[in-house]
Amino acid sequence: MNFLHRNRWKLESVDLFVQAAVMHKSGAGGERQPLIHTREHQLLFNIDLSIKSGEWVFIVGTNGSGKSTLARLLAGLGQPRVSGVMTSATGASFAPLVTQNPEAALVGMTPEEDAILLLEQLAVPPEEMASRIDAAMRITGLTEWMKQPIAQLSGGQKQLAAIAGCIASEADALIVDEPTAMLDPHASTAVMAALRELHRRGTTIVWVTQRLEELIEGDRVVAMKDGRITFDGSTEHFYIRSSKKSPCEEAGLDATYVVETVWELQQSGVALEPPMPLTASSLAKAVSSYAQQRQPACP
Ligand SMILES: Nc1ncnc2c1ncn2[C@@H]1O[C@H](COP(=O)(O)OP(=O)(O)OP(=O)(O)O)[C@@H](O)[C@H]1O
Repeated sequence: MNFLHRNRWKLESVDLFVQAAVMHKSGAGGERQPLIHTREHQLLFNIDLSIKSGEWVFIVGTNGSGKSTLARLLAGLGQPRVSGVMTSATGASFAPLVTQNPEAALVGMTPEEDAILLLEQLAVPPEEMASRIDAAMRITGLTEWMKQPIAQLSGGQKQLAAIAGCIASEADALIVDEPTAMLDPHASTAVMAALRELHRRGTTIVWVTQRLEELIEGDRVVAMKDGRITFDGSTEHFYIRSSKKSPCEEAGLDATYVVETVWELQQSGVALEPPMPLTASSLAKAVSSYAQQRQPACP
C-alpha cells in the first residue's frame, strides 16, 4: 500500500504527562529522611505536528527541550498520559527507534544474527529473511561485516547494524535519536548516507539532533523549547532573521559556522543571493556572484 503524501503521524493539541519521582525530607523529631512520592509532570505542551509519509523531518532543540520525549511518543514507547489527538496512517507498520547507544538495542552476536532475531520477532517468513538482510547490509555498507561479532565493530558500525535491522524490518518509518552523537565525522557521514538512501526509497525519517551541520537545504526542521514546538519550516527559514532573532536563536541553539558568517556579512550590508546559503560551497558561490554583480561592466 502506498502511503505517500498521507499523514504518517498527525498530532493535534497533544499534551504529555509522566509520573515523576519527587524527593522530599521529613523532619519529625529532627531526623532527616528522604521520602519519595510521585507527581504528575507535564513534558510536552500543545504539540501540533503532521508528518507526511515519505517525509524527512529533523527535530532540534537544546538539552531537555523535549526532543526524545516527542520521538518516544511517535515510536509508541513508554506509557505516558497523553491528551489531545494523535493518529497514525491506517495500516502503517511500527516505527523503530534507534538511539545514540546502539548497544542497548542490539541483541544478536553479529549484525546478521541481530537482524534475524528482529525479523523472527516480526514473524517474517524464513524464506524472505536472507534477501531482506542482504539488502539492508548493502544499504548500510555492512555486507563485509555482517558476520563479525558485534563486540569487534566500531561505534559507527554498531549504529549502522542497529539501522540495518530496522531497514530489514521494512518499517515504513524510522525514528533516530541523536544517532551520530558519539560518532566521528566519517562514521556520522556513513550513518547519514545510509538513512538518506532509505529515505530516497520512500521511508519516513524522523531524525533528532543537536548537530545543526546535519541540516541541508530543503530539509524540514521542527525546533523545540521547554516542551513546545517553536518552529516548523525549512532549514533556510530556520536561520532567517526576519524579526530580531532567527528561529534557531529563539530555540537557544548556536548556528553553524557558515550561517554565522552569512549573518556577519548581512550586518556589513552584503546582501547575498540566495539569502541563506547553508554550505561552505554555496556560500562561496553566493559571495563570488555578489562580487561579480558589483564589478563595473567592461567598456
Ligand atoms: N520519565 C520522565 N520523568 C520525569 N521527567 C522526565 C522524564 N523523561 C524526561 N523527563 C524530563 O523531560 C524533559 C525533556 O526530556 P527529553 O529527554 O525529552 O529532552 P531532550 O530534548 O531529548 O534532551 P537531550 O538533548 O538532553 O537528550 C527533561 O527536563 C527531562 O528531565
